Amino acid sequence: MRIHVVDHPLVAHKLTTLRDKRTDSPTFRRLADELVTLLAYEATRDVRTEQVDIDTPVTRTTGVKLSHPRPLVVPILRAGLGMLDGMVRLLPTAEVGFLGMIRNEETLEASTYATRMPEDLSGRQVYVLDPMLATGGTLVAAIQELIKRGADDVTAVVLLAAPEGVEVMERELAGTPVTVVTASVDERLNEQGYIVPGLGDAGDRMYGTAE
Ligand SMILES: O=P(O)(O)OC[C@H]1O[C@H](OP(=O)(O)OP(=O)(O)O)[C@H](O)[C@@H]1O
Ligand SMILES: O=c1cc[nH]c(=O)[nH]1
Ligand SMILES: [Mg+2]
Repeated sequence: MRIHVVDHPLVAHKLTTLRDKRTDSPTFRRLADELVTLLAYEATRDVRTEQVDIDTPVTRTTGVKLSHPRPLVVPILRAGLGMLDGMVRLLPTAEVGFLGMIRNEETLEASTYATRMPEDLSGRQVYVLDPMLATGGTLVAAIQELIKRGADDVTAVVLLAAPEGVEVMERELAGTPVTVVTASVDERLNEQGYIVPGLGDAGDRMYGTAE
């Protein structure tokens, strides 16, 4: 597994406002969307392309287009849904699959409540979207499912990661073709499994469900 922390002043700036507890849900959604677009630029650096010949108004030339089979983008519901638009804006021809997963607040174990993806992902590049990589339970289970279905290149785009979760992914996904692209690897996890300093509960902040 490879990890890539995107080091860019615009990313750091948007992330700081996202972390701020005074940021309201509409602003949180907008910033998450903008941040994904910046991370997606890095995450798609190795997206597969094929050569095409085209005619410009001046002459015939050679360029590239995204190759087939098309990349698959998989947001992990609920919070990952807030990252989908930003990603498909850069990859408009991508196919979209869905994984609904929830982490038990006490045991911190992830479970899957919805799956809508192609059965066969052989030869597909897959981009998984989830804002938070905390204990790693959710992403490890999601990526294992993608690899079981034949995905041969998986990139997870996350806004924030905890070092503990990165370690779990490195251990559980050793030897698999997985890359994690994130805006930050934070300090640690707290006793409740929240990322510190983090940004709180991403789903609640995105959808206004915090009290
Ligand atoms: O790395 P982990 O310890 O598994 O935690 C990360 C997961 O927790 C959050 O989801 P949550 O269960 O709150 O669901 P939600 O997106 O519906 O709010 C977050 O969006 C990740 O999916
Ligand atoms: O800090 C955290 C950890 C898991 N899920 C979140 O939404 N936030
Ligand atoms: Mg949540």
